Amino acid sequence: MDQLDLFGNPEAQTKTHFEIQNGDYIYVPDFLNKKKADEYFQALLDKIEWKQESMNMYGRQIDFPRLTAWYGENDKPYSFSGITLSPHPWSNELLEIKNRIEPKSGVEFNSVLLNRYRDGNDSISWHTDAEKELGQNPVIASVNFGAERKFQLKHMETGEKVELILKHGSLLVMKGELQHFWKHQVPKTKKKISERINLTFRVIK
Ligand SMILES: O=C(O)CCC(=O)C(=O)O
Ligand SMILES: [Fe+2]
Repeated sequence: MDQLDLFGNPEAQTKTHFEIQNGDYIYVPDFLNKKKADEYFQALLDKIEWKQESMNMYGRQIDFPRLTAWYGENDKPYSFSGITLSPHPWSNELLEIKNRIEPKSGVEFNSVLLNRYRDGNDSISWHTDAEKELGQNPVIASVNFGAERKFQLKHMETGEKVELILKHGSLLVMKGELQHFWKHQVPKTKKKISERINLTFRVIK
């Protein structure tokens, strides 16, 4: 449905709020102007303490296909995919971005997970962001820098798919029941592409 709107409806350019079955999301392609987005991208590449995390699978350590970092004010450790992260304190850039996205998201975030996809071989596979610490109907705000990547949603009962291309400087807010009914992923691509950084702001209870 949203795909049809994008091509058939002249208002599509200004439409930012999308209601799908069992969830809704906001997508603002030009949330940050190019100059600001470039500045943040460079600062995040240079200053974030990126880590190669790995996970134990059948007795072997397997590297995640991306670099990660965890920042925020909450010192409760956060667990996902079998690893536990303790947050670094907010950096100036992260606080600035957080302040810019909160009015549009309608919540105050206390942490952010950062993912760095070095090339098309890096990815994140089907999952939900529905960990216990995030509570019922979590609001997750995702900010994107660098290379454009496909972001896919799949309804867990009907199999329906929605696909977005997340642009440099864009904001995606996932909300409502979405995390309880839809999985999402950023698939690998064979295209020769440069780096991408994604920030997902969250509220840890
Ligand atoms: O890179 C993205 O756009 C998504 C990242 C994500 O789903 C996550 O960190 O949970
Ligand atoms: Fe996610």
